[in-house]
Amino acid sequence: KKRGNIYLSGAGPSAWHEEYPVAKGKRQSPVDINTNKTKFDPKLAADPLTIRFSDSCCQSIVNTGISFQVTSNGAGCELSGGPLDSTYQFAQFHAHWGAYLKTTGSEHTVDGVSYPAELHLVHWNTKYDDFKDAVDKPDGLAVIAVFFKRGKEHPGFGKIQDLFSKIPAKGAKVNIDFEFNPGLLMPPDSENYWTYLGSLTTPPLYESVTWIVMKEPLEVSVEQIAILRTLLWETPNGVSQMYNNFRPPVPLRDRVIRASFG
Ligand SMILES: O=C(O)Cc1ccc(OCc2ccccc2)cc1
Ligand SMILES: [Zn+2]
Repeated sequence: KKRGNIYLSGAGPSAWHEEYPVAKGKRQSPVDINTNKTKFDPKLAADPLTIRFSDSCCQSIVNTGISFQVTSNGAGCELSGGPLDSTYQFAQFHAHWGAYLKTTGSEHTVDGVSYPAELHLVHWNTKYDDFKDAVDKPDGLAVIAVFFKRGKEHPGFGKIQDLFSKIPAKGAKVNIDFEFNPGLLMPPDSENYWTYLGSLTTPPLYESVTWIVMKEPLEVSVEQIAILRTLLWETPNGVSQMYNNFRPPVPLRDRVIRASFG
């Protein structure tokens, strides 16, 4: 059993290209969002992004060994419009975060600035049979990224965090037997976003993601950011607290990040 995890084994993200050459590809993620170089696209406002979530779509939460993951059957949870030419169905959400007393943690950055954590709501293109079929296609996935910032407590996210103690190790999974609408995790204003073509930010790093990065962060309490680190993962020195499970930004290459706002 390979000790450690993809962020801590070897040189971490900077070594992923050895096993996954696409790590140095033309549409990798995350990236820095340089707001001086984004381009307002009125078409994004003309055909607004439609985000639909339901109360009954979140079924279970699992410790994936690199994050928590709330898995959904996607019932009533669909994404369309904006940059998307198809209907995408919600599959799961997870997050990435940093270390105690550090300012890093998010994957995308804005003008070089990190947030303490970043939530990813993963959707797959229903033109394909299922998630597994979609996951490696150029238009296969759409991921909504929501930055977390320290502020007032977010009771909704707290309900999910209350389950962390039940999934102490990689592979541990429990059912979610209460209603949880992932729409609770959208920032107050979800009209303003950036979008660009990118990839999974974890191996196998498939270049299959249309990223939709919300401009407005979601407020959670400083304690809630700390609770993320109470999840556990394997390290070369044994089981310890999970943190710094983020890939730093990679070169934008020949891409323009579009904005839905002027
Ligand atoms: O990069 C992100 O955080 C979005 C993301 C999207 C999908 C994803 O799936 C992992 C996966 C890859 C291949 C097969 C099964 C599952 C992993 C991450
Ligand atoms: Zn992610």
